[in-house]
Amino acid sequence: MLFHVRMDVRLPSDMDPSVRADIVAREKAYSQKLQREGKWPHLWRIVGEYSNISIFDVNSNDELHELLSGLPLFPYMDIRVMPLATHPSKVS
Ligand SMILES: O=C(O)CC1=CCC(=O)O1
Repeated sequence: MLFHVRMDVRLPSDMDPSVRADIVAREKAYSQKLQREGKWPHLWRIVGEYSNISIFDVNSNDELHELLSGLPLFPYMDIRVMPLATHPSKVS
């Protein structure tokens, strides 16, 4: 099952820089593990924003929720999920 996910990062401006660096480093390691496993096949930066567009390839809504809620940045992000279905005009 494919999901389009938009993540807008909203880190507090007064967050301690070392805490921020630790969360961002853990986020990178977590996302790269999922990318290597094929669960997170696309990760794109939105130009000019601290936001990304991602595609997740998972087995269920529950699995996606588990992966997203495990993101180290999860408490600091607004996340919007769009489930994707096959378009009838798609050439296969
Ligand atoms: O920087 C972001 O968009 C948040 C993020 C998701 C995966 C990652 O490594 O950073």
